[in-house]
Amino acid sequence: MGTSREWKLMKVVKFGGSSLADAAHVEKVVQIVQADLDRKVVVTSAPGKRFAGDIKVTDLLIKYANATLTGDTDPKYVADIFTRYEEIGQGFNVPEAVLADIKAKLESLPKQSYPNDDYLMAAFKAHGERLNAELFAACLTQSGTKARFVDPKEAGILLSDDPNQASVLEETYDNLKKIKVGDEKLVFPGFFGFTKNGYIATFARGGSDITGSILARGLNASLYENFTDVDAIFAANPKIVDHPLPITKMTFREMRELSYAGFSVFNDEAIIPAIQGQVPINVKNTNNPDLPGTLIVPEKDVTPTRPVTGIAGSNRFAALYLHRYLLNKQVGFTLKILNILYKYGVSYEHMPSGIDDLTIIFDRNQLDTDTIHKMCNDIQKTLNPDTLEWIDDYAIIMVVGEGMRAKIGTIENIIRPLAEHGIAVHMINQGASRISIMLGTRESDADDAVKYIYQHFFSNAKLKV
Ligand SMILES: Nc1ncnc2c1ncn2[C@@H]1O[C@H](COP(=O)(O)OP(=O)(O)O)[C@@H](O)[C@H]1O
Ligand SMILES: N[C@@H](CC(=O)OP(=O)(O)O)C(=O)O
Repeated sequence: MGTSREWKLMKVVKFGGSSLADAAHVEKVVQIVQADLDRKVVVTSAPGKRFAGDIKVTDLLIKYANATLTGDTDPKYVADIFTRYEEIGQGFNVPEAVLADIKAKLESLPKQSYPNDDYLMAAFKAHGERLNAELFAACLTQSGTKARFVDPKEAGILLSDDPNQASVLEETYDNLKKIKVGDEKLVFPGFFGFTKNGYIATFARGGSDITGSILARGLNASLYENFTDVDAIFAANPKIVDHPLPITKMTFREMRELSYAGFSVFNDEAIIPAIQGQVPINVKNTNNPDLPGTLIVPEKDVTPTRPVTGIAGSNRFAALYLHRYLLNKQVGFTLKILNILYKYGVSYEHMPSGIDDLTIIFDRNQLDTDTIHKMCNDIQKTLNPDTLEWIDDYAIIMVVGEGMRAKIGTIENIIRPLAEHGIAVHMINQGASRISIMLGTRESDADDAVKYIYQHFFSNAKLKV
């Protein structure tokens, strides 16, 4: 409590929704913030799930936004959201006015004007973190620690004009330089910022991690602590593998590849500002804060001890397979495909190719059935491939490790356990990144593929059945 000694280093500390789900968790968070004077800047998510099957406040806000868009004015939407904040606020005896203000802000959301429905959705969602940051600042104050809520508008967190998938604009970092970190704790809401036109925009889901990373870079932090509900980042998702090995240290780029391919514990885009600022990240458990957690650092600070650091799997992909003889001789084939993707506003993730074959892998979240249909028709008409197959049932497995570069035969060791268990591999991609191998499998095989590869590289592991 208080500031009996001067703070030395500056740490940005982000707490995920699971760490702020109710008053009991918020109490732990207050203690964590108070336990280290260097924890100067706090980033909050919206209250998350309290138990399996619970609904995150962000999802309640999405329901509220959708109801508003259909003209449904049932007060239950506000009531369901407000009770989450009320329970936390009452646990800390925050002044009535703080809770009344939260309720008023929730009620006024439908009355504001928005340029379009997408911006309305962004503004509703962002209030999960905004209101939680205001409330958390009040909880800290009630607990005897000076704290101030910082509005991302005041801080100059500027985002692109993509209301629900925004990216940070470079000017943000100049704006953040002007922020003075003094005696009081600064509490920032995660997940959102403002466009140059002054409208709220959010990052993609899970984006509070990105805000923490932006602040860590912009405020020149010595460490970015990311508190969640697991003791460490594990070598495989603990929902797939029983008691996976914790990773004590890993590199920025290992984390980037693993979070991209399914390690949801840390948002995949969030690594980038931390790399740009060379700020190490420490993922820790709010419920076990004395454990060391996982440290994510520059390459030069890690000496790999094993070939594989982690194995991730994700089902969020779909693929388009094209076959045409003499594809290798066709000038402009890929260009024509890219033009069609551009026409439909679709980006692709990977494009592995063979002499007569091409597979294009997409993030399925950006595609609806109508777009897929039109895009495939266009490709068929324009390029006339011998085979065109849309594969909706597509998963990517990523096996990642800095240690792979020095080890011969890793591919064989990845493929063998899959072959032994009859799992078909549709694609292997090792080309560009020398620290990862990517495999394409059917969705239904993805979890098993992760398990068997894990078992092979981390022997004696118990497997969940
Ligand atoms: N390799 C992994 N190591 C640790 N956790 C993982 C991994 N892969 C997926 N997870 C999941 O990530 C969850 C934490 O992320 P998230 O739910 O976004 O937390 P928060 O609400 O704290 O932001 C864990 O509970 C775990 O189920
Ligand atoms: N609350 C937002 C943003 C976020 O980052 O949340 P969390 O830290 O709980 O993953 C979401 O649910 O997407």
